[in-house]
Amino acid sequence: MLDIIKLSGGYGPRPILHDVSLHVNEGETVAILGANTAGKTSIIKAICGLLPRTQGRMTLHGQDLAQVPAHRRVAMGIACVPEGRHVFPEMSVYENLLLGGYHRRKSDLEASIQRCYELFPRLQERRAQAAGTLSGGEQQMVAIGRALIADPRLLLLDEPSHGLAPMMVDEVHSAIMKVNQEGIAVLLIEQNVASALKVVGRAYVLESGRIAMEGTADQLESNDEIRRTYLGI
Ligand SMILES: Nc1ncnc2c1ncn2[C@@H]1O[C@H](COP(=O)(O)OP(=O)(O)OP(=O)(O)O)[C@@H](O)[C@H]1O
Repeated sequence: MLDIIKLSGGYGPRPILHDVSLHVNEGETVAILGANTAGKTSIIKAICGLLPRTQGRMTLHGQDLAQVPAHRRVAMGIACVPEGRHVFPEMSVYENLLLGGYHRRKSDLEASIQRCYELFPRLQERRAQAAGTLSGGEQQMVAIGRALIADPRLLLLDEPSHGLAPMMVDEVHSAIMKVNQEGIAVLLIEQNVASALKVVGRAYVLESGRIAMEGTADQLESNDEIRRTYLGI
């Protein structure tokens, strides 16, 4: 579904990403793993059309994304849950969710919001509450819910477990698996390698803006270098 071939780019003349090639198949769950500043968020930004400089080829369902602006990529089926959640604190949970569907027909939105409440019943209980007053984990649910209201085929998640208590991490990861069971492909960025490998089928390891390794979750979990460097085993 998503094909990235030899993507290089960054924010100025000095590239951050170097010849990154990766793909996500329809309905797959894939992770990009790597240390701080490896360039994981920059890949997500490139996919969303928000990385200022890019070279290489990127296609979604075979369609070249080079000339497609960020807002049209959402309509094509790419939705992003950004690092740090970025909910609108003074707006209610319901209003935050609605924002995710700005490009959709009003008549389709209520059904999507109901689906989101089924996934996160706590959001239904708190639908009228200002999003800024929710716990970190609940705000993460709003951010994921808002992306789902866009009705994506590919969901990009940038460190959804960052700063959450372990129980919340499990809840967010099980929600990601449920989303995937509905047929939505997931590209997940995580620093928590051990828990990410429990959620995804495949992963890429990014080092200094280059893909250093790739494989199935099982292959990576049993790789000595991964165990030493990322799993501390
Ligand atoms: N807006 C920006 N302008 C200039 N440089 C940037 C910008 N955003 C990120 N960078 C640089 O790009 C490099 C990669 O950052 P990126 O956020 O993609 O890494 P990351 O792997 O997601 O890191 P982290 O896990 O810390 O979020 C870093 O050296 C960072 O300083």
